[in-house]
Amino acid sequence: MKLKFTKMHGAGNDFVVIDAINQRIDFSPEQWQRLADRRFGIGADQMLVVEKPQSAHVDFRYRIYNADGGEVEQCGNGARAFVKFVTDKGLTGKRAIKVETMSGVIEPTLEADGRITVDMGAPILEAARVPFDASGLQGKSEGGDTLWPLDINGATRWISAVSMGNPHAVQVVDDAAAAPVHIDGPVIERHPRFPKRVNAGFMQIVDRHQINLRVFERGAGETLACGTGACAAVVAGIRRGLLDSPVRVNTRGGELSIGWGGDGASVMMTGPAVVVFEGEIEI
Ligand SMILES: N[C@@H](CCC[C@H](N)C(=O)O)C(=O)O
Repeated sequence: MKLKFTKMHGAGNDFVVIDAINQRIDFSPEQWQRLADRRFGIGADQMLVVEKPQSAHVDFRYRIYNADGGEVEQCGNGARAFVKFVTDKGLTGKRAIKVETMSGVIEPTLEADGRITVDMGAPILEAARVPFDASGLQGKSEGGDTLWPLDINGATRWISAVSMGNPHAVQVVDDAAAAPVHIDGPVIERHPRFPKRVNAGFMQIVDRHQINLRVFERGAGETLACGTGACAAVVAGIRRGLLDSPVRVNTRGGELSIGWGGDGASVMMTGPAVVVFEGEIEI
């Protein structure tokens, strides 16, 4: 079949966005991998699928596939691309929409300056629900957070376990640019204490309102930005007493702004969404 798609990015985290309201989509993990392949396909960190909602009170259903072909619960940068896509394609006339994901409803809003703000919902901080297996581990308290020791390549790394619908392990590093993202990232991603694998964040505190962040993403490797990773890092930094809201998150692909009012509050993420090109591919 010939598949129509739009190539987009949010701060350099790139996506193939597919309208599955007007096209029939039923791909195997191998077909998703092929679309994501940067040599044999289009190339993307994630594929985003726009579907009709399954319940009455929302506007769309948003499905997310990592470059490795696995379907996942949430994608923050993708949520902004999703809004731009449904708006540009005339699939909605609303500026604020409700979108159902595998991990609940998120509420993105198109701002007057073209940026998009997404209410990402409240973070999940209970280890078992991240999910993170903390059994038998001795955590240490820092501010209002509990840090967990992980043995990574022979060193102990202290991480915060946070879910933004999808799982994140966030650690503080002195210098994000020099952090061993490609050496430790794959080991953290598949650490046995994270039964669903995990996205590994390396956060450098610049000041109380600014961080530099790199994320080795589950199922995609290091990306130029990770929206949920930015939310999880800011939540961890605020809980540890290192940051105050709002926080500017500098990623290798651009900048995001993250606001969080503390436990129980929604995380608000603002950033760009850009169309790169439109195309058609035989799949
Ligand atoms: N790039 C994303 C996150 C995509 C999913 C992630 N790799 C996972 O497996 O949970 C973002 O912007 O949040």
